[in-house]
Amino acid sequence: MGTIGELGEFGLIGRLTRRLPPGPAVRLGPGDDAAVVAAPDGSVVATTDLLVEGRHFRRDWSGPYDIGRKAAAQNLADVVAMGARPTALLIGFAAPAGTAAEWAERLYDGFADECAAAGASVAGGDVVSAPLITLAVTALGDLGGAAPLTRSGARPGDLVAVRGRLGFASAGLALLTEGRDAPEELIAAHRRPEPPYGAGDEARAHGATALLDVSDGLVQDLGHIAAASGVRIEIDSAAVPVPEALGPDGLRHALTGGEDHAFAGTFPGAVPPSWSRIGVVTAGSGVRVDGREPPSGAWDHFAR
Ligand SMILES: Nc1ncnc2c1ncn2[C@@H]1O[C@H](COP(=O)(O)OP(=O)(O)O)[C@@H](O)[C@H]1O
Ligand SMILES: Cc1ncc(C[n+]2csc(CCOP(=O)(O)OP(=O)(O)O)c2C)c(N)n1
Ligand SMILES: [Mg+2]
Ligand SMILES: [Mg+2]
Ligand SMILES: [Mg+2]
Repeated sequence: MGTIGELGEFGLIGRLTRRLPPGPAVRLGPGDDAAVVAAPDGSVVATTDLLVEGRHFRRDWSGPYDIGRKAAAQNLADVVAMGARPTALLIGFAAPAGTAAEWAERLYDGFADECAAAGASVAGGDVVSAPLITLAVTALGDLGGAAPLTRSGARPGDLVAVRGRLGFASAGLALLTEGRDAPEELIAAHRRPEPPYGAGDEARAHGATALLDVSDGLVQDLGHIAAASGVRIEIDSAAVPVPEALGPDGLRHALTGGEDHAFAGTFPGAVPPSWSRIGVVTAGSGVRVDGREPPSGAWDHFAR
């Protein structure tokens, strides 16, 4: 039957979730940035992203405070990507017994500060010992009675727009990997994303038809909107914001680099102020950049 490595990240998710029966309280199940679960007086948005030492961060590249902020941000961004307001985080924290207590405390300062930036707080968690530091974070959110902004509502004629940085974390990671002297701005972006948490409200106020956070790479993540909505997304590379600071490979980083947790959405009319319009939705399937097959290179946990 082969290995999960042969299936790849999304092949594996497909094989696993196919085995799950629908739940009576699950209004929106696997497939979007977060689930929506019925609650006595409305619903709760819920999402979980796991971070593992050596895969998502290295302790020689990032300090505990930034790792806490990053782990929180990655999860809070998935709540905002549903058009919801983050409310609470639950944190599973696994670490070797030899970890300095102060390291763990600084990690939690990072969690607390990132939650505060998004209007949420930490509601609980769990601790276990493990050979590698592992952070299993669950974020909850509130839709305030509104419908979620899913990945499946994009329609031909909509405009595609992004809010937040693209390519920064990827450029910073490349520099760290190569061991080169790097601009502090890019290294800082790898260590700590800064998702623009107001983007969910902005998108909703402008009638967004689809929304997600860019965690694996713009092209790959827009591919999820294209697939879920049954449309094609056409990107104009000249419209993608690529600041000089990203260096000579800037466009590649912006198109394929993840972990900045920018927000990408589709809009039936004008895009919100401070968003960049980067393309259009058409009939068809997949993502095109300047009319061509886009560059590959987005993140897949099992493809490397
Ligand atoms: N192990 C799993 N079991 C069930 N559902 C999963 C699992 N892993 C991922 N999913 C679901 O697949 C979808 C895509 O996950 P993912 O790519 O991690 O989303 P995101 O990039 O927004 O964090 C999500 O709806 C998520 O809940
Ligand atoms: C040490 C190290 N190596 C590689 C990376 C790059 N990296 C790790 S996970 C990831 C993609 C996003 O993480 P994922 O767990 O897929 O989050 P999700 O898409 O589920 O939100 C990237 C680009 C990193 N951040 N740190
Ligand atoms: Mg997401
Ligand atoms: Mg995830
Ligand atoms: Mg995520």
